Amino acid sequence: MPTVVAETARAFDATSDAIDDVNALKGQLWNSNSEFDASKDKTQFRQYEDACDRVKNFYKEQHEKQTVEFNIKARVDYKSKKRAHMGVWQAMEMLDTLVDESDPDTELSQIEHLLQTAEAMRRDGKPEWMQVTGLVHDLGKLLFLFGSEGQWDVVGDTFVVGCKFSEKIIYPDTFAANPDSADPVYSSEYGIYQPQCGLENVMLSWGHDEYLYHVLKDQSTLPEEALAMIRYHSFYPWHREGAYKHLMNGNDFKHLEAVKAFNPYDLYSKSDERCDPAKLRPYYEKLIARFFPPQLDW
Ligand SMILES: O[C@H]1[C@H](O)[C@@H](O)[C@H](O)[C@@H](O)[C@H]1O
Ligand SMILES: [Fe+2]
Ligand SMILES: [Fe+2]
Repeated sequence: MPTVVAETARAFDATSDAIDDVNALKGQLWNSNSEFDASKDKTQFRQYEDACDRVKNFYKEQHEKQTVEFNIKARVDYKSKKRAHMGVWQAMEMLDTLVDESDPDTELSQIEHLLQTAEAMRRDGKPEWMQVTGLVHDLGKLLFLFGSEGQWDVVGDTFVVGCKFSEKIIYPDTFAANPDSADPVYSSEYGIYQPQCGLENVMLSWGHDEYLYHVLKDQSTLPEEALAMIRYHSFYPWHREGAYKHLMNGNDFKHLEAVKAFNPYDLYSKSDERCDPAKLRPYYEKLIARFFPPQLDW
């Protein structure tokens, strides 16, 4: 073997040994960690008035910057770029470095949040397609590693842009600083939309939901309900607060049921016992193989 190749091969072996060591250590940590807050009841989640400055500052910035103009640009950018080519588990590992600034309820890594969501569904006997939807639902946060402007265009609750900002969105006063609030069309009840036009025809603020929906709609065999769960899971003003009825069509009422069924697993599993990715991986790799190709374009 030529020396350069032999050296590279040795370096590669050494690196993968080191990765195995780190994973083994992580496994021990996960096994020994039992400080989860099982006592947290449902009223203690999403307490935005009492949230820390990190969360408040996040939404202040997001609500100022998510304009129609930005949203059109983000969609053009999405279509004109190739970001990565990799499998689902690899994407989960890649996302693991992100700590979500918008989330008042967990500081766990994203891989753990994804596993907690899927595991809670599995415990309740939910179908495989739903478990795998829980497993991938936040992978859109990879946008943050693919050149987003910040976290404000990746995470957090979503809302409609192009018409009046709903009072049902958290921190509604912060929209005063969004230039669209001063636009006569964008600030009107229907804005650029028609009554009952259907949510698929409105622009939801750009972020991980919309991005992942576009990535998966042509690269998975997930059913329509699963794609709705992904696309609308952060749309709390709609699925929790009942806003935007005037833009919904018949299909959206069906989707609303699906998203409502998904939500408790996403939200309340945040206080569940921690998950060990290495232990759970074989089970989920099997599910992944049923619904996704080995590698996807992200
Ligand atoms: O802070 C969270 C987090 O970013 C979630 O991934 C998102 O789905 C929620 O809507 C949001 O409240
Ligand atoms: Fe999310
Ligand atoms: Fe989530």
